[in-house]
Amino acid sequence: MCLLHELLPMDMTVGCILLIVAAVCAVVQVLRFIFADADFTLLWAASFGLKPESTLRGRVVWITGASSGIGEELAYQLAQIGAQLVLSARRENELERVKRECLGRSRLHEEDILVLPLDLLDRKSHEAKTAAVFQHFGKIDVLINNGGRSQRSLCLETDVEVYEALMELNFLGTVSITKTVLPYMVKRGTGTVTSVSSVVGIAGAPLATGYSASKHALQGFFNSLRVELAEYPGITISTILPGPVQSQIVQNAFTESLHKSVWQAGDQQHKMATSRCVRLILCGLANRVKEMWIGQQPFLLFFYVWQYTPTLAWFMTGILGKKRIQNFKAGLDADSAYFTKPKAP
Ligand SMILES: NC(=O)c1ccc[n+]([C@@H]2O[C@H](COP(=O)([O-])OP(=O)(O)OC[C@H]3O[C@@H](n4cnc5c(N)ncnc54)[C@H](O)[C@@H]3O)[C@@H](O)[C@H]2O)c1
Repeated sequence: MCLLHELLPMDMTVGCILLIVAAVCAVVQVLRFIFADADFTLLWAASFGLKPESTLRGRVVWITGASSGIGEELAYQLAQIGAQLVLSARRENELERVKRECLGRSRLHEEDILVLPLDLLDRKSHEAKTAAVFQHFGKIDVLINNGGRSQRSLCLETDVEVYEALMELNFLGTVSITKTVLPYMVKRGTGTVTSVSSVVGIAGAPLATGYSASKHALQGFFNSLRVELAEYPGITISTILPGPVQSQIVQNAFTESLHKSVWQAGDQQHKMATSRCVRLILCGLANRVKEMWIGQQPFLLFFYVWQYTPTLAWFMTGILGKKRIQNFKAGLDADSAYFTKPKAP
C-alpha cells in the first residue's frame, strides 16, 4: 500500500513529462509547418507522399521557358530523375546549352531530350509544335506551362501595349499551348497540365499591375478548366504559385514601354533558391497536388494573411507597397529593399 502511494506520484510525474514532451513536439511541428516554405498539402506531399523519382521517371515532360530560371532547373532535376524532356523557349542555342547540361548530369541519351524552339506569342505555330512532340515521343505525359515575363513599372507610366503583351504571353500563350495538348490527354484519359502562376495570381503587387492581372487570368482559367475536366479523373490540372525565386525574371521583366528593358535587376540572393522551389514543384506533381503555394517566409505568411484576413492584409500592403514604390522611384531594387538596405546604384 505504502509502495503504491510512492509509485503513483512517480507515474504521474512520468506522465506529465511525457505530456510536456508531446506538447513541445506538437508545437515545434506546427511552427515548422507555419514557418515552412510551402503550403501544408505540398509540405505533406514532400515529406510523406510519393517521390518524384518513382512517379516521373520515364515520363515525357514538356517544359516551356526552359532556357533559364525555374524552367532550366526543372529540366536538370527532371533529367536526373530520368524523365524524357521537351525543352522549349525562343532561343535554340540556350536550349542546346540546357540539353548538354542535362545529358552531363543524368543517364539520359541524346534522343531522350528534344529541343523544340517555341515562341509562346506565335500561337499559329503551336499545333505544329505539339505535333512535333508526338512525332518524337508518341505522347505527352506532363505539360509544364512555365514560360512568362514579369513587369516592373507603375500603372500611370505604363503604355497599354505592355498590358496587351503581358496578357498575350502569360495568359493567351499558355492557354494556346494547353488547348493543343489537352485533346490528346483527354483521348488517352491521362496526363498533367501544370502552370507556373504566382502568388500575385491571388494577391496584388505594386509595379506589377499587368503581370498580376495576367496571373489572375491564369488562375481563373485553370481553376475553371479543372472542374470542366472532372469527368476525367486521370487528368490533373495544377497551378503553382511561387513567391520570389532566384531567376532571370527581373532582368527579363517588361517596363513602362515595350522596348525598354529593366536597367538594374538588383541582388537576387534574398529570394528562394531555384533548386528548392523546383524540388517542391516535382513533389507536388508526383502527388497530383492541384495548387502549390511556394515561398520563403515572411512572404508565404503574408499570402495566408491575404487569404484569411484581408483587412489586415490591406493594412500590411499599404506599408510594404509604399516602401516598394519608394525604392523603385529611388532607383533601388524594389524587392530586396523590403528587408535590407540596398546600396544606391
Ligand atoms: N522567379 C520568380 O520570382 C517567380 C515568381 C512567381 C512566378 N514566376 C513565374 O515562373 C515562370 C518562370 O519564370 P522565371 O522566374 O524562371 O524567369 P526567367 O526569366 O528566368 O524565365 C522565363 C522563361 O520564359 C521564357 N519566355 C519568355 N518569353 C517567351 C516567349 N515569348 N516564348 C517562349 N518562352 C518565353 C524565357 O525565355 C525563359 O526561358 C514565369 O511564368 C514567372 O511568371 C516566377
